[in-house]
Amino acid sequence: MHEARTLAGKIWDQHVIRPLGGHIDLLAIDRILLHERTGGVALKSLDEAGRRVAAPAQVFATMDHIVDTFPGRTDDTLMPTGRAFLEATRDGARRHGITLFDLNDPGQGIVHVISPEQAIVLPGLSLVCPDSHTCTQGAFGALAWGIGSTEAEHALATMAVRVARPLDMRITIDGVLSTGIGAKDVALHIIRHLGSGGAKGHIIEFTGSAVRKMDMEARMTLCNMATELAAFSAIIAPDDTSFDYLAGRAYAPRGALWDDALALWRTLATDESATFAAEHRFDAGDVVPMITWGTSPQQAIPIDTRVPAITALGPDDSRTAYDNAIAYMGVTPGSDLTTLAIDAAFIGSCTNSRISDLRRAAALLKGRRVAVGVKAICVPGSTQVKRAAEAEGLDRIFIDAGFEWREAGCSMCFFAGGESFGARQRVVSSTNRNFESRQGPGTRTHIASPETVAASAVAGHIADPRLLEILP
Ligand SMILES: CC(C)[C@H](C(=O)O)[C@@H](O)C(=O)O
Ligand code: SF4
Repeated sequence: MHEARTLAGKIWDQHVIRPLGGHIDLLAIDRILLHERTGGVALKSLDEAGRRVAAPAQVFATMDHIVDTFPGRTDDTLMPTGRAFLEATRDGARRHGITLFDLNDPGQGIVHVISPEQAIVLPGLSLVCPDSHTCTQGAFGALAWGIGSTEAEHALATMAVRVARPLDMRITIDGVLSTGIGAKDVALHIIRHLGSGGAKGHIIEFTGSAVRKMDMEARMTLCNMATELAAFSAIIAPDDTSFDYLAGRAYAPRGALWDDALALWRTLATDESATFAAEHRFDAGDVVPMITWGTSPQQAIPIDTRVPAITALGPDDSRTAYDNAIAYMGVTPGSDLTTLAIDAAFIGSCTNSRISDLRRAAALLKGRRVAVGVKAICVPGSTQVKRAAEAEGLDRIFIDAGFEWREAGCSMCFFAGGESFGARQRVVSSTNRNFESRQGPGTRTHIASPETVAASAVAGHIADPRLLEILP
């Protein structure tokens, strides 16, 4: 009789080439994803070391981080040295025979958005990318995690990485989400409770009836935010929702191969008696629209409550971190965030830029206008998402409401040395990080769901999307 194991543990064991002592294993890698910010660097140093990419058919690259998102974009970037990253990635991809989704390729987009939409990630695979939100792809039951550029160079040359085995954590979310509450709110609710270091060294398996009910896009949003808990990664056992999503996509197996894959994928689950190093439970019914008031994702509150006083510090908050966050964000302890006027609204990023995110925001924006003085931007996560949105008229809804409608990419999720919202500008953003200057020097970021971003854009102040009907 085998010892009961977790899903992550099983996939891990299947990929061990050799234990290296301690908790370190040499793991076989099935897919490597690259983007021009870190991938270009890895390819360049690989060349300088005279090494070759071992399995180019299993490596995919895209342009997302530095490429600009203005309509009619070219290789020119707002970041002064940006073009060199694009060129290094393009040259490296060509030299090594790697599939590249370049600027005008219909497959281009944010790396964690395009991989699932083309079924590059599949259940049971190991996948790495030199990017911290690679855990997004664990939503498909893959072992997917972020690595550094140097490790990526090694992975490209060997299809293997040395990695310390993470501990297992299970987060069970049962119950039913209220209308208008989504995976982003759930993620912020969890981070608020566990703290931004709450899953350090762990791979989180998300499970429970609320997770099973989520579509793949919501599951990706949930897994994406595991980085903000400092997790090694996140994973969700694949089920019919996952298989239906993957079927027929560009790199999904076909015919008899699909049937074989499916039979294997159906075995990918945690054994009933497996144990986890840590366990947490949440009730979906407790989740309301969440928004961050500070400079860490754990500094999140239900939108209908007040900025906490110093006496209500979160798990990883020090007095200094609290004071700095209050000062940087220009908020007052005990105040109601929904009284704060905003300067900008941003919908995009690997957290919330998929078609369902855009649909939910558009449903609130339809027939409404962004408040005067608010700069509102929507950046689809991929060219495919953008085209799908245009085919169903979502672009018109965004544009008619006063949003800019951009090309796909990371855009203002982070400040790539070019476009910025400006110092002390208050932004409600569907992204995942809110540390100081994340969206540009001095910019104040409030993270929330796409619905909350849309409602706030219309109201001109931070707004609870449940109350949109009664706003002036
Ligand atoms: C630039 C890249 C390495 C970085 C990451 O790893 O996460 C970026 O995607 C981010 O979100 O900060
Ligand atoms: S969208 Fe933002 S968080 Fe996601 S990969 Fe790009 S920069 Fe990182």
